[in-house]
Amino acid sequence: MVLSFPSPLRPPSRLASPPPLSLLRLGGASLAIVELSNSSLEMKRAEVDRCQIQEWYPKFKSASFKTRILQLPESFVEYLLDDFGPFVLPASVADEDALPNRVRNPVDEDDFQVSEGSDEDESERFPPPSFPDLELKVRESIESLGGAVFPKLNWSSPKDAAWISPSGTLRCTSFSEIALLLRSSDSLVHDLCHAYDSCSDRAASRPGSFFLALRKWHPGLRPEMEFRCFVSSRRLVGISQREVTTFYPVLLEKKDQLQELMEEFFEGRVRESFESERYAFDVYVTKDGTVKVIDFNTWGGSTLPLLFSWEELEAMGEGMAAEMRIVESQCGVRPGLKTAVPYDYVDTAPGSGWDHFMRKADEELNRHKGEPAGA
Ligand SMILES: Nc1ncnc2c1ncn2[C@@H]1O[C@H](COP(=O)(O)OP(=O)(O)OP(=O)(O)O)[C@@H](O)[C@H]1O
Repeated sequence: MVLSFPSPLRPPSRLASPPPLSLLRLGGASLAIVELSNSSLEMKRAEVDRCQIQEWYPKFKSASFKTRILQLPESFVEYLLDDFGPFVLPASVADEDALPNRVRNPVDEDDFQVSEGSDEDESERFPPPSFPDLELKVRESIESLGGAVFPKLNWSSPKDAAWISPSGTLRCTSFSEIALLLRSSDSLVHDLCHAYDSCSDRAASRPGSFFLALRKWHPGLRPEMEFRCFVSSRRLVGISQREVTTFYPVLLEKKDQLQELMEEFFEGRVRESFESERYAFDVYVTKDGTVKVIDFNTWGGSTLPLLFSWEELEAMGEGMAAEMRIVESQCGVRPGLKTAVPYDYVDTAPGSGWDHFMRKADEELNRHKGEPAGA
C-alpha cells in the first residue's frame, strides 16, 4: 500500500502555529509523541534576543564558522511572509541561476498538473519580485566565503526545507537557491512570527529587523562531533550528543576527553562573554580538538533538551559537576526529536493533507480487511 503526502508547499498553513504533536494511530502502528517546544519555561525577551546570530557572532567570530550577516529589507521579509500569493522566486539580476523562477503552488497531487494559460500570462499576472541590492550583497558574500554557504535568519536555518534543494542539503551557491529554501521553510516562520511566544515580557511578535546570515559551507561535518551544552546560573550543567538518533561507538571511547574540551571552552571563552544566566549552545569539535560554536539557543522555548529533559536540567543544582550524555548503545537511540520536519508531518488540521492521508489510509485498510489473509 503506497500512501503519499501532498507537497508541503501549501502556503496557508505556514504561518499558523504548529499544533503540538499527539499520538496518532494508523492501522495499529503509532507515531511518536513529540513535544516540539517547552513553553512552560518562561524567558525574557532579552534572553531570546541574545541568541540571534547578529548579536552573538561578533563576540564569537574567532571561535565560530566564518559568517557574513546582511540586514534584510522589509520588502524581502514581506516576500517571505507572503503565504497567499503564488510561489514565485525573485527575478535575478543575472540569468545565470539554474533554478526556474517560479515553482507552482500545489495544494494536492492534482495541482501538479499544468494549469491553463501560458507562462507569459502567468508572468504578467504575478510578476516576480526583485531585490537587486540584496542579491548583489549576497553574491559578494558567497564569493568571499569560498563559493558556497549555509543560510539562516536571526535564529534558525531553513533545515526543514533541505529536501527541496537539488543536493538535499542547505548548501547554497546563489541567491535563488537561498530564496527557495527560505521561502519553503516552516522552521523560519518561528523566527518571522513566533520568536517571542514564550516571553513573559513580550511587547511585539517580531524583532525590529531581520538578518540573513551566510555561513561558509563546511562539507563533511561529522554529526557525532556536534554537542549541545546547557548552562544554568552561568554554570555548565549538561552536555548532550546533538544527533540522538544514532549510536556512535567512538563517543564511548572519547567521552571524557570531549567533555574536558567543552568544559575548558565554556570556562575560557563563553561564560564571561555570553550575558544570559541560562541558555544552551551548540558546538562542533574538530579533528584537532578545537571547539567551534555553531549556535546559541534559549533555555526552553523551541530548544530541544535532547538526551535530557528540561525537568532534569532545571534540577541540576549548585555544586554538581556537569553531566555529559551520549547514546551508549544501539538500544539507546532516540526517535528523531527534530524541529526540522516538514510542516505536513505535524499539521493535522482540516485541509492539511493529513485528513486526506487518513481518509485514504482508512479506505485502504477497509479494503484490505475484506481480503483473505496473506493475499
Ligand atoms: N556552515 C555550515 N556548513 C555546513 N553545515 C552546517 C553549517 N552550519 C551548521 N551546519 C549544520 O546544520 C545544523 C543546524 O545548524 P544551526 O544550529 O545553525 O541551525 P538551527 O536552525 O539553529 O538548528 P537547531 O534549531 O536545530 O539548533 C548543524 O547542527 C550542522 O550540522
